[in-house]
Formats: sequence, structure tokens, C-alpha cells
Amino acid sequence: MSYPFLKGHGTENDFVVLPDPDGTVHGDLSAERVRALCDRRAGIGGDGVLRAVRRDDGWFMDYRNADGSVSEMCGNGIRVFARYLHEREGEAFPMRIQTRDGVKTLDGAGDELTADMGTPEVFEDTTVSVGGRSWTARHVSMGNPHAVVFVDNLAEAGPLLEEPEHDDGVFPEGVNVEFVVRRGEHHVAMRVHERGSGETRSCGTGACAVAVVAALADDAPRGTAYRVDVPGGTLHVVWTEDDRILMTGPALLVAEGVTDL
Ligand SMILES: N[C@H](CCC[C@H](N)C(=O)O)C(=O)O
Repeated sequence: MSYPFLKGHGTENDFVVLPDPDGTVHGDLSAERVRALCDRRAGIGGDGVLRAVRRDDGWFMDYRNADGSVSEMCGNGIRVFARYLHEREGEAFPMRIQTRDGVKTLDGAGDELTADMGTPEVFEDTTVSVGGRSWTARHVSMGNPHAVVFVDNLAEAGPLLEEPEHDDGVFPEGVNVEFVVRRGEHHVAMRVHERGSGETRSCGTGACAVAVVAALADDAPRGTAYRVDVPGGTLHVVWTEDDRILMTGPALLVAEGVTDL
């Protein structure tokens, strides 16, 4: 059975959008079908799938990683999802979107959108092993788990392409690992190995986690704007006085079509 899809990205973290307003088109969106859709050779290709279901409490973003696993939240994805709702479903900004990590508010004009990502949760330092090496990491949750590792240069993150394992059970559900370097005052650059997708060009929740760790290390006053450079572009993150993370970045729809994958 053929059904519509769209393709979009935010700082080159790319997604297949599946309109499913009544939840009847993709009722059993299996991990196998998500993998087929995200396959960059035999499928459409993407770091994840954003299925759009309209519920009584509003639009729900059903996010899946490229390996078919489910995640609570996707920061770049929710901007692309909001772009889809605005351009194809007539939703106005500011808009509220339901996710597995609760409701998020999206606002913006032009190419850049701002997502209110809610309150970060900061845990004790931990270690992650990536590419056979152990790294000391700050553990931050943005609804999904992140291990933030500061390094002297991003080339050290070469083993990033290896699947990070976690050896002390802190992340039984897996973890997104961000390697970070300083680029200037309130300016960092990162590479990321995403849980369920491997190395990607950007990670929105990861950029938020990185900005939180940098702001804590800098003892920066709340409201300080951090610039986070990712391989696919730049995201801007502010940790507000009332303990919310606002992330601003591009969100583009680049193609649409039909598929029977
Ligand atoms: N791989 C992540 C979800 C996608 C996060 C990323 N694409 C973003 O923009 O936040 C996880 O399993 O927690």
C-alpha cells in the first residue's frame, strides 16, 4: 500500500515525516519498517522517523531512531515536525506538540524555529566507553539520556563511530554521547554518537545537554546564550532564569513523495 511521506532536516539531522493524522495508516509502525524507511541505500534515508498523529490533546510526535528504537524526544526532529504542521496542516505558531517527554512549545518565523525543551536533569559524573576507551562524562537528561565528554580536539572523537557501550549500568537503555571542544566564550563545537542512529551531523537534545554542561562549568548566569556548532550547522541554546532550555535552529522540508516501504 502506498502512502505519503516528507523528508526534512534541522542542521542536517534528517528525518522521514509520516503523516498519520488518524493513526490508521501506520498503526503498527514496526522497527523493521522504520529501518527500511531510514536505509540510505534501499530506502528513503534518515536518522529517524517522525510520525504525525492527531490526538484529542493535539498533535503527537511519534519519534523513532533509524534502528527502529523509540526515544522520548528529538530536538532537531521537533522543529522539522513543527515546520510540517505549519506548512501542511495549517497549524499556527506558537504551537504545542505532544511527545513521549510531555508537551513542547514551538515558536518562530522564517527559517529558524525555537523549541522550549523544558527543564534539564543533571546527574553525577559517570564514565562511558567508546571505541575501547573510557571517558569521564557529565550525565544530562533532556527527556533522553546524554553523556557529555569535553575533549581537547574533536579528532579524539574518531572512535565515535564505534558503538558506545556503557560499563557501569548507568545507561541500561543506551545513551547519546557528545564530544565537545571550546571555541570561545559561550561557544562550543560538538560531534555526537546518537543512541539508535550512530554518528549524526547534529543532535538537538545533545546540543541542549552540551550547553547545560558548559554553562555549569562557566558558572554562567541564567539567560546566557550558548552557540553550539555541529557538523551540520549551528544551534543556539539559552538556559532561562525559570530553568527551561530554549533551543533555536533551522527546520526545512526538502522533499515529499509516496512510498510503499
Ligand atoms: N537518538 C536519540 C533521539 C534523537 C535525538 C536527536 N536527533 C535530537 O535532535 O535531539 C535518543 O535515542 O535519545
